[in-house]
Amino acid sequence: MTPEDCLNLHELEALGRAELLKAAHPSVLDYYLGGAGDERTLRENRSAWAQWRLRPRMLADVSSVDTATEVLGLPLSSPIAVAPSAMHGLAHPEGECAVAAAAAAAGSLMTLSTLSTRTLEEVGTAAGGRWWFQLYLYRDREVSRALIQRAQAAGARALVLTVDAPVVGRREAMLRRPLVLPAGLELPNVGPRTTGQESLTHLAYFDSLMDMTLSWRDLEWLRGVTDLPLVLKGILTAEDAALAREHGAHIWVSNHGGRQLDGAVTAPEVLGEVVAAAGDREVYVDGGVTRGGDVLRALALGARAVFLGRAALWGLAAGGQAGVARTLQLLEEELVLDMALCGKTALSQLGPDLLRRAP
Ligand SMILES: Cc1cc2nc3c(=O)[nH]c(=O)nc-3n(C[C@H](O)[C@H](O)[C@H](O)COP(=O)(O)O)c2cc1C
Ligand SMILES: CCCCCCC(=O)C(=O)O
Repeated sequence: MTPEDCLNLHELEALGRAELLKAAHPSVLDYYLGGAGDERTLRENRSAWAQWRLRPRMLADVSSVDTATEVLGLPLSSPIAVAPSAMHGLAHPEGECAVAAAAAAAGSLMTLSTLSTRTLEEVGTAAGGRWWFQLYLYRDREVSRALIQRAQAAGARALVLTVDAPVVGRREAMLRRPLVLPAGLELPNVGPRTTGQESLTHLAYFDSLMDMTLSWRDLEWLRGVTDLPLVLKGILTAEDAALAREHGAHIWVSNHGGRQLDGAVTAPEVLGEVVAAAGDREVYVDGGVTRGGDVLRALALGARAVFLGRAALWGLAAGGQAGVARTLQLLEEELVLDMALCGKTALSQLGPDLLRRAP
């Protein structure tokens, strides 16, 4: 079976998981799949989009459906993009470069994790300007400053500060079977000490580098380092959305794929309140997206773009760049189909009137 044979993201996940089990230590699958605590949020993320039912309109001439949009001034062919996830080299030898190339070829964009296995410059080249850099802020600000400046020089279009991980969530699958990194896997943005197998057990070493004191005040420091647009990833309330707006940041609604605070609200529950509080700031979303209908619901709730976490990883494991390309293609095709069936021909026509909460 190849990615081309897969008819939907569930089949791509099955293929990606099978390939990963053949090629990598079983702890890698635990790492990719796992959530925090009892994994309630992880499970709820998958079903949460269905709480919104669709109110289709008829007789709308849907002979041509356009999914083009713009994020932070960058034109996208599709509102479906790639979220940051750590260590793509565990899934495929080309790692983040394969994901960046697939996203760029689709006219989309990828977000590169601080915990990448390829350098900022390599990814910048593969992405052709279609990428954002995700930052975990280090205690050692000079290390963070250098990374941000290198990302900007390599063509990153925005800085995404992850705000929901001042500490790593309690991921029990990883406590039972600690992540084993293959010899030679590099984490160029973390430093040479993390290339040994033990040093990343439970992500403890990385955790120890992170700045737990991170607060709204630090946004001023970031503003002094870069003039890139700033996106705060991990916002889940109207209160924090309002603060993000006051600080001039854009907003990424996310519960980190259920990997941080177990019991946290899901994106479809809170997207409406966040959008209302965001004013003129752009709002993005991730979590549990597996169907074009999920994307449609997110856009109707006011998100400007929808990001894929695990789905992109399964595509990568299933077939490298071709697997990620197939993931993006299938979801885009489903989005176009659902838009047509709802009587919509452009993203600007999607709004809350398309939705009704399921009883
Ligand atoms: C294996 C894995 C690694 C991740 N690494 C990062 C990361 O380095 N930085 C970050 O901000 N989010 C990270 N995330 C969270 C994703 O960006 C995203 O919020 C989440 O996966 C969305 O949920 P989904 O997997 O259901 O699509 C990671 C998620 C997974 C599954
Ligand atoms: C201090 C947070 C470390 C998390 C590393 C990568 C990540 O975000 C994940 O979900 O895994």
